[in-house]
Amino acid sequence: MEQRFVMKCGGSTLAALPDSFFAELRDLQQSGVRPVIVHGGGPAISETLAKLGIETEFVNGLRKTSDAVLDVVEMVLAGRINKEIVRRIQQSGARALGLSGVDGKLIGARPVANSAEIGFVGDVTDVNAAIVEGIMAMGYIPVIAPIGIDDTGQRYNINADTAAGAVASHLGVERMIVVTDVPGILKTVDGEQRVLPSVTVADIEAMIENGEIYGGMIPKVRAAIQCIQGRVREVVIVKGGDPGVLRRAVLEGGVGTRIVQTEV
Ligand SMILES: Nc1ncnc2c1ncn2[C@@H]1O[C@H](COP(=O)(O)OP(=O)(O)O)[C@@H](O)[C@H]1O
Ligand SMILES: CC(=O)N[C@@H](CCC(=O)OP(=O)(O)O)C(=O)O
Repeated sequence: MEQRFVMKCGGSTLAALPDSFFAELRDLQQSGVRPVIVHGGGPAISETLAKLGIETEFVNGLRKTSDAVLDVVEMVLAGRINKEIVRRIQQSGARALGLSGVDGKLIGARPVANSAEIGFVGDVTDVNAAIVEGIMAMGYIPVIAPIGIDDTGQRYNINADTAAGAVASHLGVERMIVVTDVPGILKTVDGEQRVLPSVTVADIEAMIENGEIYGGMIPKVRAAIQCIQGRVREVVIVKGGDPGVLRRAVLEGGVGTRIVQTEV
């Protein structure tokens, strides 16, 4: 079976991704690997909200999303950021097609449990895998903005790590690659900060408990745990700007932090 992977590109690193990153993506696609991209854009959303004078606040890593904030989230993610990624992929010589989870009801969503407190933030209920597979079959790289929709037509802001994990699970891809601004999960050992080559679910739970994993890393590892409890074999967290990182993560290994069911 052909190799497919979902790649989550975090807003922390998008602007800094070099052309060589997109060239690697193109080369992988030309070698027969099928990538699917789900992207974030948290910093760009915050920047636009600030310009518009709309206050923004995070509760446990999720943005409080009023109707006014939701308009900006959709404008920035499904508009500016999504098209920027599509353009960069196209400039590399590969083909890309951008859409948000609203298009074709690609990402079904429902309000999160604490929606009374944080507003229109969604959990994923369903992913229309046939659309993603159809786009790949046409030779395009799907580029997905993490907005969800329910049966009434209500939109939801979905954390990009959560959305990427759900897309990976529903497609049943072999691997999810999380591209961010750190070279993996870091841990201080003997006073020195190191990248952990691999971690299990038990390691992660312990590191969240003792505060070694915090902030933006928490939704990544939570999404990873959900994924590997299904058909996804491994999740790899890598830094976007490092040369050769994508090729190594997909084809060779030995880069970033691998999150696996049990230590191998
Ligand atoms: N143990 C850890 N190892 C590495 N990074 C961590 C860890 N715990 C928390 N972090 C934080 O997670 C951040 C990545 O998450 P985030 O800023 O949300 O990125 P993105 O925009 O790519 O989703 C890192 O920059 C770092 O500050
Ligand atoms: C509910 C929620 O918090 N949604 C995120 C969606 C973007 C995102 O997750 O972007 P990064 O991957 O760059 O963090 C937000 O509004 O910022």
